[in-house]
This record gives sequence, C-alpha cells and structure tokens, in this order.
Amino acid sequence: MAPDIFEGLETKSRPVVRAMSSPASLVLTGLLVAWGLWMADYRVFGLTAAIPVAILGLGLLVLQGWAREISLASAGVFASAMYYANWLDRDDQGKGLPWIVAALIAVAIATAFMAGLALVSGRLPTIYLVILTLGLQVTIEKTIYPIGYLSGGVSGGNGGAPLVNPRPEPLGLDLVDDRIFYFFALAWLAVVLVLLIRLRRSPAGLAFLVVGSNRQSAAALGIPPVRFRVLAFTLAGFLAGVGGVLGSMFYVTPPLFLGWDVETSLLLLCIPVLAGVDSMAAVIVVAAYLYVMPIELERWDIEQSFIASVALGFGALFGARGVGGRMQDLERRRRYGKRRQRTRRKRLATAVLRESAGLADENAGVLSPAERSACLEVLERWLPPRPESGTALRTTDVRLAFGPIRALTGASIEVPVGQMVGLIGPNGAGKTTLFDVVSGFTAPDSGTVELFGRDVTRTSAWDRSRLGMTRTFQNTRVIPELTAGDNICGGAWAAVRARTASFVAGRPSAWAALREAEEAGYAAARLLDVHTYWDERVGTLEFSARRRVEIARALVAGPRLLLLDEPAAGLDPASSSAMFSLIRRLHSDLGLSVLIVEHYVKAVLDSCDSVHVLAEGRVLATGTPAEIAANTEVQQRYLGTRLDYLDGLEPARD
Ligand SMILES: Nc1ncnc2c1ncn2[C@@H]1O[C@H](COP(=O)(O)OP(=O)(O)OP(=O)(O)O)[C@@H](O)[C@H]1O
Repeated sequence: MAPDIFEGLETKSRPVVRAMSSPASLVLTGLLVAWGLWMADYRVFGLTAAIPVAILGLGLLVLQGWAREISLASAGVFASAMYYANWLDRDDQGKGLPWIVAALIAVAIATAFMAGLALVSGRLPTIYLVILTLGLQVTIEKTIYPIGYLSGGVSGGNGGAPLVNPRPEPLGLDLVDDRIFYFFALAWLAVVLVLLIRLRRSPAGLAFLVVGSNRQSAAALGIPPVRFRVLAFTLAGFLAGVGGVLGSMFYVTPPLFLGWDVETSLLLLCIPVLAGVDSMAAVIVVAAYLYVMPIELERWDIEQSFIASVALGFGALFGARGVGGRMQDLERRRRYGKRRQRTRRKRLATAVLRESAGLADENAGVLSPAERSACLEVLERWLPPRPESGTALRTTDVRLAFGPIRALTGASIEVPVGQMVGLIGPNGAGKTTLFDVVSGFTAPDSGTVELFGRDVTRTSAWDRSRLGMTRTFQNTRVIPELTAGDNICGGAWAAVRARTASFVAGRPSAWAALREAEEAGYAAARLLDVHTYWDERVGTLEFSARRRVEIARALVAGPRLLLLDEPAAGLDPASSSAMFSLIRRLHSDLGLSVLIVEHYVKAVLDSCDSVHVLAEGRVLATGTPAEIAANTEVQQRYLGTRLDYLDGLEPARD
C-alpha cells in the first residue's frame, strides 16, 4: 500500500468555514450578533459606527499588512466615497441618481484614486509614500478646504451635502430602524469578509504577502511585484469605497474636502498596526474598540483620539505581527499543540541533514524509501516537463560596470540541461552581479542571457521565472510572520492553474488546483524535512530550516532551472556538506538543472558536475571539479587562499 505522505496536511479547500470555525471567530461572531440583539440602543449605535470603518480597516490590512505599504490618505478616500455616494444620490442638493448608481460611482472614485496613487508613487520607497499622502491630506485640509470658492466652505461641499443620506430600502427592509441597520451593516461586513478570506487563502493572497515581504523574491517566483502593489492599492481603495458608501447611510457626511483629515488618518493607522500582517478578526476588534470605548468612557471625557493613541502605542509593542499575530499563535497552539511540536522539532531538526551526511540512525524519522518515492512522484507531476538535453542557461560576454567599477568584464558561462554547476571565485569577482543579471534583477551593459535556448536578456525577472528559472537568496527571504506552509505555497501563484476570480467566487475546481500545489509543497517539505513545521511560523525556526523552506518554496514555483545563492552560507562545514548532498539528491531525483554560487569550495567540488571560476568579472576557468582543482592558475589566484578547500585536501596529502 502506498504510504500516506500527506498526513498532517489539512485541506484549505473551505477557507471560510475553516476561518469561522476557530473559537476566536465563533466568540467574535456570537458577540456581534448578541450585541445587536440585546444591547442598549446607544451601544448598538456605537458598534454600527464601527462597521464601515472595519471595512475600511480591512483595506488597510491589505495595503499595510499584506503589501507593506503605508498610505496616510485613508480618511480622505473614505470620506470622499461617503460624500459622492451622498451627493450623487440626493434629489435636493445633489444629482438625484438612483442609489445603486451613486454607490457604484462612489466606490469607483475611491478605487481609481488609490490605483492612481499606486501608479504615481511608482517605485517610491514606503517612507516617500507616507510623506506624499500626508502632504496631500495637509494640502487639502489646510489649503484647499479654507478657500471657499473651491471647496464650498464649511456649509457644504462642491454640491453641498452635509447631511445623512436617506437610507435606501432594499428588499423592503426598514433601515431607519437602527437595530435593523446594524444587522444590515453586519451583512455587508460578512460579505466583504467571505470574499477577502477566499482571496487571502488563494495563491494571489499569498502573492500579496510575498511581494510585501520582498519584491525581488516575489519576482524570482514569477510574481510581478508592480502589478500586485497596484492591486493592493486598488483593493484598499475599493474597500474604503465600500465602507464609505455604507457610512454615507449612517454618518453625517462632511463636505468633500473636510473629510481629508490628517488626524483621523493617523488614528486609523492603529487598525493595521494592532491587527498585524494577517488578522482580519483583529481588524474588526480594533474598529469596534475605537467606536465603543469612547461611548463607554464618555463620562470621563475620554475622546476617541486618546483611545486610538493608546491603541497605536500598544500596537507598537507587538511589532509587525500585531495583536492579531498573537491571537493566531494561540489558535495554532490550540490546533496543533505547542509542546508536541517542539519535541518533534528537536528530534527532527537536522534529521535530513544528518541523513545526507550519512549520520542518521533509524529513529531519526527521515523518509522511508517508499515515502521518498511517493514524494518525488507528486513533485514530478507538479514540475513542468524538463528537457532531456541542450543548454539550460547560457550567458555570453556579459559586461556590466557600476560607474568606474567594472563588475563583469565579459562573463560567459553555461549550465547544460540536467547538470549541477558551481560558480565560485574570490570576493568581488562578480558572482552575485552575474547571478542578478541572470535572474533579471540587473540589466547588463552588453552581452546576452539565454534560457533554454531563448534570449531573455531584456525579459523581466518574473517572466524568466515563468520560463522555468527560480532562485533562492543568500540572506534567506522567507516571510517570518507566516507559517512554513504558507511560505512554501507562496511560491505557487504562477504555477497554479486557476484564476483568482474563481477562488474569490469559491469555485471548487480552483480549490482543487490549490490542493495540488499544497500537495506538491508538502511533498517538497517532506523531502527537505520541514513538513513538521508546516503550521509553524517560520520566524520561530532555526536557520537551516528556513533555508530549506525557501528551497521548498522555489520548487513549488515549478522550476526547470534552479539558481541557489550560497545555500551553505551561515552553516557549519558538516551541515554545509550535508546541504549540498541534499541539493544534489533533489537535482538528480527530479532532473533539475542547478546553478550554485558558493564560497564553500570543498562542497562545490564534491557535489557539482562542472564548475566555473570567476575572477575580475570574467571566467578564469571552467571544467570538472578535478580539472578545476588541478588548474594551477586557479590554485594560485583563488583556491590557495581557501582554508575549507585546503582542509578538504588534507586527507589526500597524507
Ligand atoms: N550596486 C553596486 N554598485 C557599485 N558597485 C557594485 C555594486 N554591486 C557590486 N558592485 C561591485 O562589483 C564588484 C563585484 O561584486 P559582486 O558582489 O558581484 O562580487 P561577488 O563575487 O559576488 O563577491 P562576494 O563573494 O564578496 O559576494 C565588486 O567590486 C563590488 O564592489
């Protein structure tokens, strides 16, 4: 009987049911419903006010938590949507459009504004975006708003609509009743949550987080960072618009330019700060806190700004993961049992490395041959067809100068299909620069890069990844706030055969496609012995495990050529050799072509089929490890200085 290699891999195919079945979600849902049924009117009113802001806050979570961008224009976008929904709809002071048309236009305006902001801010680092949006709000609030003929002044906006919009009457509901309106608003929130949970669980949701964590590693996995950045802004704008339209039925709508209030935008920051990278439940809790607490503490004259400031300060104590991250830790502990995980982790931490070094004993828990071949079979099905012959990668006469520094002076290397090739050389030889040129992160001044016979010199990094090239980084670039499973599946966006819209619509075929990716990821995780951490945060793992998680993620991206940047960096010599044996085994079992940059020369010479030695920006020697070791010029200019290499030779000298 075939072994069950997926034991421990929970299905994510019903993400909403899964998310809603956690005790925290059940308690939160119960509280929200009970609040509407049994609390006093003024308290129900207070929590209703929080719901449009919670929807806005979910947009901030996408922007700040997932994509790690900070915009300080949130209050303005929200208020503008509110204003337009109101003004376009009203018969007396506005345009008298049907409510639904007014609402759609208002959402479209908010969405377009944020998409435009993403395009205008382009490649600006986040801090400039903060300054840009802060400046925009201050300009509107302090300069445009006081100019009466531009803003309409205090008494009204351009169209003048400072009042509450009459509530529509969908399906005959009496929304004038505040309690019914509360449940109506909760229904909006529920719909947004369902769609957003599905998006977050889809490969695109993970892709947002990969882009937010590191744009280069996203590109190396085939995820276009710019597109996802613009999408994150667009989605944040859309949710601000939806929240604003709901708010237009509830709040007193301020004149258009008065809503661009810097203080409110700053205070709203406490929502994503407290919620952390990834917790929608925390967004709702913080929004509720912001609106319920001022009512509860009114008798002591404590205002919302003070309550928000306390939250902001408190949130800063929790770091990037926020309170939401802590809540998720508790949930994980409940599901998987922390102590059990820890014990297993200790026992298995280096089992696969020990096995590769020939040290594993039978209790170490590494894969049986049957399990190993089952894992390989799953990965074999997942990876794109690997060619049998030809050249996987060829660089021809690549030159690149950084001002006066000539980093590459005509580098020509080749990785034949199915081979494991090492790239070594002294510090400053140009290895990383050549790797970056090959990956598509740096354009060469001249020369060409060919991938499987195709000229990709001017092709973007993510398109190169789609052609079958994936890389890892010297400083492992995994997302510490996410689990190993999420990190590994984060590589799957380009490889999963289902549209994001199908995930959001909840189509079973899309979730089946994701399950395939999860199984491939889990099989890779088992081969690299990181499956026991599948549901653990990567930030808690030791260094070599993080690196193996990154390699598993690269495998899920579906490579035919794998570029590994110093996979042994930071490991001790025994672990380095073991890591190389592990890579060697993966390479031969899966028929992958591999290019490795590495300083640990002994491991390269022991494991690679051929080696290029780079010096002063070009290839000094190419050959088999034996030829390289025997090359006197290489000996003089490089190997003679490498202690690890000399150590490796010592037994032979004796
Ligand atoms: N962005 C840059 N701007 C200016 N000079 C650079 C830049 N990147 C690399 N260099 C220079 O180009 C040369 C090659 O650097 P590179 O990092 O590619 O070498 P390397 O072989 O990877 O070295 P190491 O083994 O130390 O990582 C060095 O002289 C380096 O200082």
